[in-house]
Amino acid sequence: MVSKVIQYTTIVFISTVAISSIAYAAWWDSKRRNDPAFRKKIRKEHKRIHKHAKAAEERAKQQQTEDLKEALEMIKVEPVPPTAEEREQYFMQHVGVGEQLSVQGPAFYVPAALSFYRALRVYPSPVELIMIYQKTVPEPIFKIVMDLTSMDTRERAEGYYHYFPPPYMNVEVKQILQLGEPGESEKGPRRIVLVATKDLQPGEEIYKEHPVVAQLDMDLEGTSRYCSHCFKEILPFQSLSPVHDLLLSTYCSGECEMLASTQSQNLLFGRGPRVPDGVALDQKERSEEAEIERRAYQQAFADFLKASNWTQVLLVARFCARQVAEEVKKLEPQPLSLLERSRLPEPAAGSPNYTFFDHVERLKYLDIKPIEMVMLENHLLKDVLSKAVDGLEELVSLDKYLMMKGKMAYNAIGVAFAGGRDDKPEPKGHIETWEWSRTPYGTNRQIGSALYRVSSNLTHSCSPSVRPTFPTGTNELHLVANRAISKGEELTMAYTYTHADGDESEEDARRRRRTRLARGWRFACECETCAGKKEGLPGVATLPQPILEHAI
Ligand SMILES: C[S@@+](CC[C@H](N)C(=O)[O-])C[C@H]1O[C@@H](n2cnc3c(N)ncnc32)[C@H](O)[C@@H]1O
Repeated sequence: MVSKVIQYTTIVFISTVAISSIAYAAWWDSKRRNDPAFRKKIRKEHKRIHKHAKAAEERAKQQQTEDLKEALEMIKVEPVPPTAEEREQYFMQHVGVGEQLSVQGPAFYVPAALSFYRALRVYPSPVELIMIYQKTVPEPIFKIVMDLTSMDTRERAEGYYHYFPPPYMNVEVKQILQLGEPGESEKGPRRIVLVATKDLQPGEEIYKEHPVVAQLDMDLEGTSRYCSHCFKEILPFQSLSPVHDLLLSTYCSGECEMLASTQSQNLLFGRGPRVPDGVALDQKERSEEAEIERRAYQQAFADFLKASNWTQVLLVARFCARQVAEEVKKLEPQPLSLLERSRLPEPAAGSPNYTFFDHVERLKYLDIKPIEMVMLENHLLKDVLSKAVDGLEELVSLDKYLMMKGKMAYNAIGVAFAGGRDDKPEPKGHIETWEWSRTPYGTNRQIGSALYRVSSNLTHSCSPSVRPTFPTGTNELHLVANRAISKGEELTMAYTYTHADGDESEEDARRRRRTRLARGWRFACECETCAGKKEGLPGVATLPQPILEHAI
């Protein structure tokens, strides 16, 4: 009986609901078709719901980003195990935890991704591991790992100028609008400049810095006159010449010899172990024939350098080798104290640990054409690197090589003591293949050239406010104020010899230095002295060299 009543009431209820639903649907459909105001209201309502849903989604996304940022900060301060063995254990442990969490459902995706990210931090080839993750880790978790990676990369890139140059150097990097460019606007091309962070007196030393890489001019390399590492003048009978060095480099002290060897010389021209003993490298043992082959390629490279007298290819080679030394250091069971000291001081306490490449990444570069000679030097360098460690030639694939060489050509500064030397041989070959470095004394008076992290940002002026000096008789650069400089003022150096020589008129000197600037660095000078005198030279930086010569 009870069930019959229920049945009956249920039927009545269902029919009532069904009838009213049908009636409502019919009314709604007719309104929708015939009443434009009603249609508008529905559309508005739809939009409102959509907007709310989107805002909720955005909020959830933002919250996740905030949470990830916080987690990333925490992970970054977690110590990385010091030895290779401990790092391997740490890696295995976190991959294991990540795998376990990833099968527990969406609530565990973030902690799973954090574990995979921890493992990624200590893996020697992160790119390779990311490719493995892509194939094996569930997609939403992989996406979070990638978000963490790009967050870290972005923070390092954007935070760079926050930490660098460090405050004790009394300068900061600013970006200013480039003048004279077509379409000049707030969004136009920008020029990077160095600006004083305090008032400076004439003659005041603003900062000093060691080079990232340095190279003696080739006519001095192997002559025992200057130290191949620090450029110090060597007293007679005091030079150290390593026996197996194919470039015949010489040093002023055992320390310079050791630093040069660990930073680049051994990898490029020596016959010591390719990486220090005790560093486990996943490479097959080298046979004696392989070592003989390695020496033959080193010899070919050294012969080419001596015959060409060029140094920029060596600056690139040394830069690559320093990157290798830096990576090797991470794999060292116990970091060698000398290697430790061979690192440049880092910007400031608490800053991310910037690599050599971070410092060079932001520098502008000249467009180097892959002409025959450039292809040849690239091949010779590739051979030397690949015979040292398999796969190292990737560091100088043609694109990367052209960019790195362009950076050296644009930014290297000439090192000259007390006004420079008179005995530098005339460069050989066509003028277009000559190498230029930035120095107020002229490239023809330098003893070598070097790439500096901060000074690379100095722009040129024909009446410069600062000058690079080398008062310690080494390639340590000390920047000195030529005149009083106010806080906030842009610092400028002369990239070339600016004064009138002998019976040269002021106008001839002006044309000479503008030609030099256009040839060496491919720009038309916009400094105060030149302002208003660059008639008929718009877009000069894009013209090919012969036209450039004619135009100026
Ligand atoms: C070696 S970079 C110096 C770093 C440079 N400040 C930057 O923007 O990256 C040289 C480049 O800076 C610009 N530059 C330097 N001095 C200049 C000047 N006096 N007039 C116009 N452009 C200049 C040119 O674009 C030149 O190619």
